[in-house]
Amino acid sequence: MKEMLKYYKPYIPIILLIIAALFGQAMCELALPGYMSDIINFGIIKSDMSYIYKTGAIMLLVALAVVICTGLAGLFSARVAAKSSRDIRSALFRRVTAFSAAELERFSTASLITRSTNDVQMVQQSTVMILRLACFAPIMGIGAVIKALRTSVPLSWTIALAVLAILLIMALAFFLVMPKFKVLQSKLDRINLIMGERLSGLLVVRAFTMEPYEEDRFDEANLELKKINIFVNRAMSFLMPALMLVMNLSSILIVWVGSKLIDAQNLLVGDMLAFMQYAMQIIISFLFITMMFIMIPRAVVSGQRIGAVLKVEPSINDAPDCVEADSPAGKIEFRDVSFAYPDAEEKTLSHISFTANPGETTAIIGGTGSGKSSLISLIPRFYDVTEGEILLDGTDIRRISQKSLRQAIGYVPQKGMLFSGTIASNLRYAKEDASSAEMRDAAEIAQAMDFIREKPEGFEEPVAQGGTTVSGGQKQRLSIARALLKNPKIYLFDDSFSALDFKTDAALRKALKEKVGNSTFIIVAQRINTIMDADKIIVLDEGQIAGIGTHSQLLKECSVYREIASSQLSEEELGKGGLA
Ligand SMILES: Nc1ncnc2c1ncn2[C@@H]1O[C@H](COP(=O)(O)OP(=O)(O)OP(=O)(O)O)[C@@H](O)[C@H]1O
Repeated sequence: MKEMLKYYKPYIPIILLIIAALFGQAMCELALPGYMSDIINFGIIKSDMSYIYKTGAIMLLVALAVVICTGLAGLFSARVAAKSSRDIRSALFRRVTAFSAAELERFSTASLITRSTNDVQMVQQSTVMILRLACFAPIMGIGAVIKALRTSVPLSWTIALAVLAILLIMALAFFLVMPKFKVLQSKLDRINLIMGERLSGLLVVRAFTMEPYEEDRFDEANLELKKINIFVNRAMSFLMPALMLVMNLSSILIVWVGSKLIDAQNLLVGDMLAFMQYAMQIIISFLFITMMFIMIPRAVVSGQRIGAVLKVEPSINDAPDCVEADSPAGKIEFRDVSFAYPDAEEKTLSHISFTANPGETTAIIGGTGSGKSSLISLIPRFYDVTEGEILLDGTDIRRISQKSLRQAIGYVPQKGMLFSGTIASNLRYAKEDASSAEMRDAAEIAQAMDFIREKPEGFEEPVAQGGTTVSGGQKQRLSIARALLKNPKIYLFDDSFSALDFKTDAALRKALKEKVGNSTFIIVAQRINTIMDADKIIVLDEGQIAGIGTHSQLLKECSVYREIASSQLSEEELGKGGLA
């Protein structure tokens, strides 16, 4: 909760204003029954019209003050709640964006979305309530008790009785409903999870005609949420009538006891009516206080869920003495690198050592799951090495600022990722102020210009969320063009040519060599054709290096490579490589 409280600090002056307004509201409300009692006792009973007018006018002014104070308190508390929620949402977004892959895996995406939306909204609603009631209810409650006791001591037991009844009812509601609030939020997580997963995998669901199964799964989660919601709402809808009953019964009790006191000339009629209003004010204050006891734990549940995210420090940070990698040459060196995913028992990569030089292409090949993508993801520090070190121009990348390290890298992920917008907006993701000529050049090298030209709107062609309106190969080419626009020193291609036909693959590699040939290229590939011209090929097998060399060297010396090659190349091609 401490994480959350700091978001309210900037608003302390406004909170103080709210407290002042609420104090004014409570004082004015407490004064009203006294004036009413005076009007009855000294105006109506004594038929003194000028007293009635005078006191009535004062009452009107006091009532006006109540309206002003209530309005101000409402306005300010809504402002504080909305602004603090905005700050919390921004902090959540910033924190989640700074998370490394390891932290992201700890929270599900669905849960992060619920926490940033529903939980923040919950906290916002509770903030308004708490800001308004936490001050107002105690001031009004204590003030009304003092005033009621001053008006009539013999009647005071009726209030005690009513308060006791209210506390009992609220305690019952508290114990019945509270545990459900926690479950409610986690059920919402589940709904978001199923919804998100199904929507992104809709085509697979359809292809396997699993709609009924998915509907059942969703219905199950939905039904659970409905059950809890109904339970909570039932309990809450029972609460209001029960409380109204207590209030009405206590009014009757006051009239009954009060009339006997009036009869015995121990109480004035006006005082009895004023007492009744004080009793209502006391009961309402207790009602507010107990309502807060219900609201606060609910807000605490949401606050804790938000705090749990804010509390997590990203595991990959800039070292305090980090240096900037300004205009690096681009030499990447792995020195005895081993890597295990967080919480994984076994290492994914063991004792990897190699150097990737500028102006050279270093290719990584190996069977599925051999650790190729893991290896490449260590270079931009998506994960940190577990043992050993990776050097950029001789400096450990953990000592280079993440920004300048990533600035030096053009990363093209295995799954081309585009954002909603246009082709141009996606390319400019790499360089905000890229000119049309620069974009054309990059698209030309990435072999994307042909299909962009065919689009009715060219670079301004809309791209749907996730790039669903372009083909897999086009997505890969646009991802490559995006990386090219950045003009980095190091290119990391994680199986980025897999969706390209052989001709485009070859043309792209040729253009890359011609235009940006002095950069460092690290290419992960499944296809031998893509990498057989590479200056250095690293063969990975179960996270270990099975061989390093050129195509022809590896054909002779590395059995794993030979196996991959012979499954993909013809005898003639193998012969050319020097095997036959
Ligand atoms: N985020 C992760 N957490 C835990 N283990 C992972 C994670 N990502 C990958 N792995 C495991 O690490 C191993 C290597 O995976 P990696 O994706 O690097 O292989 P790859 O050689 O790129 O495979 P492919 O060619 O199929 O893409 C696999 O056994 C995989 O299950």
